[in-house]
Amino acid sequence: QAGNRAECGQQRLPPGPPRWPIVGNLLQLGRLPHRDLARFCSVYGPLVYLRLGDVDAVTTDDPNVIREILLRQDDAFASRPWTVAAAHLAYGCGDVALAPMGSHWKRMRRICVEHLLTSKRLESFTAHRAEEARHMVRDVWSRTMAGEAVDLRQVLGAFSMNNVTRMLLGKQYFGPASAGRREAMEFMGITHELFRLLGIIYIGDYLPAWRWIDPSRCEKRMREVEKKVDDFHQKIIEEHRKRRREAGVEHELDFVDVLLSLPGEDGKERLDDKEIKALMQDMIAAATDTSSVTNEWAMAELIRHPRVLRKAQAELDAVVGRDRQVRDSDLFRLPYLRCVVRETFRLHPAGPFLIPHQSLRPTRLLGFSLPARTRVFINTHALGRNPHVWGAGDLEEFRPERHEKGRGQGGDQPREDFAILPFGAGRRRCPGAGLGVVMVLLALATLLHGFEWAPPDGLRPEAIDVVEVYGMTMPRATPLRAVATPRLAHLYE
Ligand code: HEM
Repeated sequence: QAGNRAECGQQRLPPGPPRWPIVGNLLQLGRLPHRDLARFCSVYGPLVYLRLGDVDAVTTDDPNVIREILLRQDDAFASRPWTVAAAHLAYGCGDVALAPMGSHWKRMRRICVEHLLTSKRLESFTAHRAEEARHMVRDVWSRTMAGEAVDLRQVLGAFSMNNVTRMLLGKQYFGPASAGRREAMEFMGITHELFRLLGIIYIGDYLPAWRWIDPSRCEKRMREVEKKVDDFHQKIIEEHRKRRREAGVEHELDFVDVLLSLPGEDGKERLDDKEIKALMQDMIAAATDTSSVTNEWAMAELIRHPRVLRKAQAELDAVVGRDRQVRDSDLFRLPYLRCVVRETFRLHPAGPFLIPHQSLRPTRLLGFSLPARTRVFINTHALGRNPHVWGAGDLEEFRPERHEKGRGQGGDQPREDFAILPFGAGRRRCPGAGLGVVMVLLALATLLHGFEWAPPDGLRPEAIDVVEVYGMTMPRATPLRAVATPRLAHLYE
């Protein structure tokens, strides 16, 4: 790194907070680092330099700077940093999401885009999604009949997990044809732990000497999760191989079947098991938590704002009617619900930062010089609260109307895509955005169409809190509970 910095000579780094010897700015990051970095941007400007132990880093919450990084200089900033968590939990950075820029990443990403996430393949799972929506309605209804408040984290988690595992693994983990409740809970638990470990700011990444001491036993935990996850994936691969031997390819093909049939690199007949497991891991991790976290936030905001809830329900009644359930094909005719989702992405992006990017070479940005391997934290949580973009007046207010064309502009910049970045941009943009949006809209539309929603325990709507916890994804600090009352009981039996 010292060599890098010399290459930049005495040229200017972007401004940033004063730093300590050795640790740099590490000790200035608390339990909610996205809020600390947002504070630095409001003090030092749109591009802030930080020294995190041995690592050069910048952060931004400004659409123009983000456009420069993700579009104009995409070729320079499209790599990912090596981290201890990625090495243990993403098959040595051998997946898509955490792989450095290079031929391996290109090949793995192409497999996802060309074989797994094509619109034809997503369409072929429409019937499964409809079945999962019906199953979710019955689940909520039975809890309501039992007089219980509904734990929406559980309900939405099961919906996402089932949709994703049916597409990927050909298994439904919750509900009637479930692969076993114990296995399901274990699987959910591992996925949450994986995300927690991938998200933490681990001191060993910034001060490598600390890695060998591992004071909080973090790396030990990563190794344990690595083993559990690997056993889980290997078992799934073996089950698929057995099924292919016994049934040929007669049955419906899930993602793992597709991966097992693809040729490998350099003339190899098939992909390696390690490559298949890295891809399975990415798809499961990237698709489940992101959509269920988004949905839980959306439901929390809707219950806090009964006016918005009623308006979204009126739109559903007008478009879908009250004699059938919502279908995939309705989702594109619900402009207000789409504004609700956009507003949720603004205030509660699935992750507080995009997955960290890293520069491949020394670069110039806004007239400043950045060394090679500078880590880039794009703060989407702060972008959605940037007063220069959204106006200072009602930033924290959940108001979907601000996304309606020609309304509620506020702020001193015209509204454009870089004002909300739920899926990133440029060559590292989320390849699952289409599927993600469908899963989010379908779950929300189904819950709002089917039930009235109110806070539990006689709370007032505004008493529902919006406190987040930090991680690679950013869920509510406490699971959301709510009281559901059937609106369309004649459809549930
Ligand atoms: C609401 C749902 C989702 C949200 C909010 C979301 C968001 C994101 C974000 C912010 C990134 C990082 C972009 C960057 O670093 O610039 C990302 C990357 C990624 N997402 Fe998603 N995602 C969602 C659903 C999905 C789904 C359903 C899949 C696949 C089944 C998926 C697969 C991926 C992969 C593989 C990457 C890594 C791309 C790369 O590094 O080249 N995501 N996603």
